[in-house]
Amino acid sequence: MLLAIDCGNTNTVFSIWDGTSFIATWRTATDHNRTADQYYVWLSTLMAAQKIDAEITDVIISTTVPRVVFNLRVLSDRYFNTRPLVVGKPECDLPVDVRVDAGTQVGPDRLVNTVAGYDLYGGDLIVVDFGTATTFDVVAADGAYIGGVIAPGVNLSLRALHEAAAALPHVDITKPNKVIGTNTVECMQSGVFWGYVGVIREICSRIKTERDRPMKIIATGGLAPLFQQHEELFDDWKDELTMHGLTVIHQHNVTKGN
Ligand SMILES: Nc1ncnc2c1ncn2[C@@H]1O[C@H](COP(=O)(O)OP(=O)(O)O)[C@@H](O)[C@H]1O
Ligand SMILES: CC(C)(COP(=O)(O)O)[C@@H](O)C(=O)NCCC(=O)O
Ligand SMILES: [K+]
Repeated sequence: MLLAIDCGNTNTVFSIWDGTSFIATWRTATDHNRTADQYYVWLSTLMAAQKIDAEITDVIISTTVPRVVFNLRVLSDRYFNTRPLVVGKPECDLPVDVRVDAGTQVGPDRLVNTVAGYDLYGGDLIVVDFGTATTFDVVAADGAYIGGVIAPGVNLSLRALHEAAAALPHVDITKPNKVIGTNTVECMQSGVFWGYVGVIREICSRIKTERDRPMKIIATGGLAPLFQQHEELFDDWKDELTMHGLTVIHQHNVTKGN
């Protein structure tokens, strides 16, 4: 079975893929100091608790935090006796082209989302991923990643307000019922929520104008449903989009004999 690891700047998600479906998914806070042994104790405890008797034969990793790769590689070598595929490394082939400025390092999560989006929806897509940062990945008609947009993440924006202004508390994002807040918390939530609705609309509309063609907007990440319930901002929303992309890239490399 395949162990797919999607490491973001905030959380690291582990999923086990049996070839047809994900039989388990676990999430831990990203910490580049965590050793291979620590990962394994955590993973094997959860597997035992849920009575998951999976023999991991393959590992694929996508990470936006380069420093975690070493320990995840050791995890794979030591405990699963397999060399992991690491998205973005030369030995990991992608089924799509990447058309960006020479020397640019695209976040592996964005490449994985591109592959997943193209596999599920075809080309001419905008993939919006609500992570630590909010990324907009533009996918061409042939599936190529051709660039995009990076905006500050929703929670990052709220945290920035709290950290920079003495009188602003830490608040969680929610959908305010009205725009005009009548207390500090409502005012902050309104600024970030409605501001973000504007960010999503404006960026997607400008991308479509720049590309001069109809495009589907696909969203992923835990906060996508919060924005979707406001009104139709996205054509579809898929929770496990990045994980799906990892299985597609893994299969592509198996087929190529990598
Ligand atoms: N369902 C959710 N509701 C509220 N906040 C969420 C939800 N899912 C994720 N978040 C928050 O969104 C931010 C980004 O999380 P995540 O998608 O794990 O980021 P990354 O992929 O960059 O690690 C974090 O602050 C996380 O706590
Ligand atoms: C933009 C990101 C920080 C998003 O990461 P995340 O929020 O998923 O942790 C990541 O994709 C990244 O570090 N990208 C490198 C620059 C680029 O993609 O152009
Ligand atoms: K992400």
